[in-house]
Amino acid sequence: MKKVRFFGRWSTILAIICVVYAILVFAAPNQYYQTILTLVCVWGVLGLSWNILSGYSGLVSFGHAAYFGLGAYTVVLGVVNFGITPWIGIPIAGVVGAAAGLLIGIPTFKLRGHYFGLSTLAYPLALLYIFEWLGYQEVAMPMQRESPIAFMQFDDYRVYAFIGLAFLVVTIVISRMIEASRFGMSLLAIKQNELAAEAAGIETRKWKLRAIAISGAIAGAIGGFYAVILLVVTPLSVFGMTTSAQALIVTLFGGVGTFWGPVIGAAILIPLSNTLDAQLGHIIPGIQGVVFGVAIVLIILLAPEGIFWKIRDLLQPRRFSPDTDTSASAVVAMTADAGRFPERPDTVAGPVMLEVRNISKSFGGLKAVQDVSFTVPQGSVIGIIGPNGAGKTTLFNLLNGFNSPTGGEVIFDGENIVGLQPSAICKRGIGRTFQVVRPFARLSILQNVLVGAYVGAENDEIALRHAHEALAMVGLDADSERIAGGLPSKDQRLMELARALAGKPKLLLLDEILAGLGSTEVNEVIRVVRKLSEAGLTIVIIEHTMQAMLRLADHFIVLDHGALLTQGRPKDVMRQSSVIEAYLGKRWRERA
Ligand SMILES: Nc1ncnc2c1ncn2[C@@H]1O[C@H](COP(=O)(O)OP(=O)(O)OP(=O)(O)O)[C@@H](O)[C@H]1O
Repeated sequence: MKKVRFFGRWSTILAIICVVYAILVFAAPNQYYQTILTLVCVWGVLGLSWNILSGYSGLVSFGHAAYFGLGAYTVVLGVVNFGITPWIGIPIAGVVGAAAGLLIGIPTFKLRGHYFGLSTLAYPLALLYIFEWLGYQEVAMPMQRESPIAFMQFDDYRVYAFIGLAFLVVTIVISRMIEASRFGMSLLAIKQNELAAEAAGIETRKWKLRAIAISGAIAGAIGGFYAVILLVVTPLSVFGMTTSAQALIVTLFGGVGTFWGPVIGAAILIPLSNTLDAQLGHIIPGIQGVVFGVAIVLIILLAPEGIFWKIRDLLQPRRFSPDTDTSASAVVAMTADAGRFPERPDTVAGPVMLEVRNISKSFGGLKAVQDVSFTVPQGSVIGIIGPNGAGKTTLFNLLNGFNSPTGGEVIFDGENIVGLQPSAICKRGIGRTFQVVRPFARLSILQNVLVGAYVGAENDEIALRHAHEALAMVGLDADSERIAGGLPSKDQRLMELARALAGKPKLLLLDEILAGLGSTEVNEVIRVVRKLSEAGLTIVIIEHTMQAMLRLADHFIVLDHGALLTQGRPKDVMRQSSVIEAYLGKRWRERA
């Protein structure tokens, strides 16, 4: 089994970067260039902090200046008012940044997409005015002539450069630990499809709060260090829009979603903008802003994902292995199998696993599900049928917690699960797939399935084992490294099924898993589902294709206009005139 190696090529590259940086520091002719090297680390660290929240989870923050500025003021006011050395002030600034992250995250995570990003703009702006109003327009770091080292005041500017490097290395290691763990994988899943991540058992809110706390802590600490270099802190210099923009731009330029991105971005843009400012600043005031503006335009035009990804794609183009099921022999073999499925046995009568009691859901005046009750015995395959708009998917959404019912109860394993989060319901053993597949498109098949495995695994190694087992069950193990976004429909459906299976569910909800598949592919997926059922898994399935449903389910539940029309053995149900009428209209009932 392939294990994720923590130390590898990346640590060698990091060591090389440190050596090159040290050579540059010693080669730098004066304090000015040593300070530029220090600033590369400062903005690299702030970019990394932004990347931990926004790069991995996709929740774009325009407000990282809030944590940075709070950190800077914590350190400078600590020295001025309480004589606290920055050696202690900087860790305190980290704690302040983490607390600010949580305070901002708790209300702001209620918003999604652009609304989240826009709302983050408000925080540094508000803090800027608050600090001005408090009279902290210009707070200078007092000179400590007696104990300069205790107050981080060095004559040799190379010391600052190396402290900056230490910050950068620690932040890269933290980022790498996040990337290589379930934390990073959960954030990536949230970025690509938050609802699917939640349904796969990822506690999305918990991970987002952890990310913003860590991100805020790093931004606060590096803001504190910036105050030490800057010597004078003003609201505009730390809470200003350019601070947040600089963190964002170095990351976008270097590459989002990888810890190398902010390092590359800062290493290029910071020396460039500072040197141009020194050379041309008197002729073109604000040239630094121009550099960042041009950088963003160039990156949008030439490498929208950033330099890192562009170079990586040039060095190792993303490969897609050919479809496994399109060869003529495979098609012939599958066709030969068609129609060989025996009929399901009579209704399974095991102990009740799920009991739905009088459940209802209204959207405004529309009663999408009305007073529906049924039970799901352990080991059974229950088919939910009904015409378009009958309320089938809404019923699934009520079972897995996407929607909360307007009335009724859902008893799973003796517990009423109404009101629980989808991730909590998944944790209790209900897995699901979606009518419209929700892959994590940029992740590999294995990573997609791994995201679903965390919920039922104590550690990452067990999760990896569960993911491989699930892939083997659906027959995708050989393709596990393929990227999900380019897969044909059948493989996407099977991958989603594997993702649900990897969490070791007791009950599986399959929402139109055969939709959009050709007849040979339908047979293959049916075979997989039947194998799962024979292995003892309890399944509830929504499906429009009646032929497939007859092969799969041992009990039918028929919905019409949100209400339970009838239920029973498939053959009996299919003979009922009310069912024929609901499906095909009155004309057909008369003919039947
Ligand atoms: N979030 C929502 N807001 C408002 N109305 C909704 C919402 N979700 C579903 N509905 C409505 O509820 C009714 C039932 O929809 P649902 O998707 O559950 O039906 P379905 O049986 O799964 O249909 P199909 O077979 O076409 O997928 C439909 O009239 C639909 O328009």
